[in-house]
Amino acid sequence: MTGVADRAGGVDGADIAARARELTKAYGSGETAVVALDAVDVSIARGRFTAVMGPSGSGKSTLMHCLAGLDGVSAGQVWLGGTEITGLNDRELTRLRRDRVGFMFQSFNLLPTLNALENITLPMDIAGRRPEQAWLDQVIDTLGLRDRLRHRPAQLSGGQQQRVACARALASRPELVFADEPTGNLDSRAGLEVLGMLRRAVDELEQTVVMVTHDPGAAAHADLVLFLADGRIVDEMPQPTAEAVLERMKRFDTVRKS
Ligand SMILES: Nc1ncnc2c1ncn2[C@@H]1O[C@H](COP(=O)(O)OP(=O)(O)OP(=O)(O)O)[C@@H](O)[C@H]1O
Repeated sequence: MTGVADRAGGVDGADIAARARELTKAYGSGETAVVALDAVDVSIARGRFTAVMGPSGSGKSTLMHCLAGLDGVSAGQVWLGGTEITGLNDRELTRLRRDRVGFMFQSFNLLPTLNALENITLPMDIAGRRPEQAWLDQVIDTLGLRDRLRHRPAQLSGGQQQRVACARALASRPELVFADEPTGNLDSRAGLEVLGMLRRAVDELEQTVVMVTHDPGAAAHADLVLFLADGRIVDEMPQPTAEAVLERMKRFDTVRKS
């Protein structure tokens, strides 16, 4: 059988946007220790849209945070592109993230004192980079934010804040975008817009997207779904459909109830 780990080992390094080897992450110690990730081997293909699914507490967010270098690991190695990030100091890591990675989190992390446009361009401002205006306009218009650019987060709905966070993640055209439940707070139309935007980032701009989601419909927009359970990758599904993903997720429920 060709497992996830074998596939990971067999993929050409140049085609890998992020990789983990024997990645273990434990929280706490002693009797209360929780192993959130248990020796995970995974490769995220460059220029692809990968969704990560699994029951609550299975380690999805932890995997994303470790792959993005936002969280330290307990054991194992992580690479972003060809760079091993588990060996970097904080300064090197911050710079690498800033240059290569865009983030969308459930809690949008928007700065309350900045308006929408300033929030969108903040990562680039910090990096001393100018936004590419045509792309920025495209992102703003696709996400329907044109008439909200001067509003502060408190003056925006939850869905609009989510779209600002999406625009911020895509604005600098990072190689790699990590999205944690990017459609969680959106109505279905806004959710579809965000997913469409992520899809275009992959298809038209050769970006790489990794998205954690609970929604089989959202996962169906991806090229590949990785399934996590108890801190391990237990399955994967190329070219997913919402129905097939839902069926796979139901099997987790069955195992748990039995
Ligand atoms: N900072 C932390 N301290 C202690 N335990 C943590 C911490 N963060 C996560 N955990 C634990 O690690 C495990 C994996 O958590 P994680 O958030 O990665 O799961 P998840 O699959 O993203 O869950 P959900 O779908 O509910 O968001 C859980 O058991 C969780 O309680």
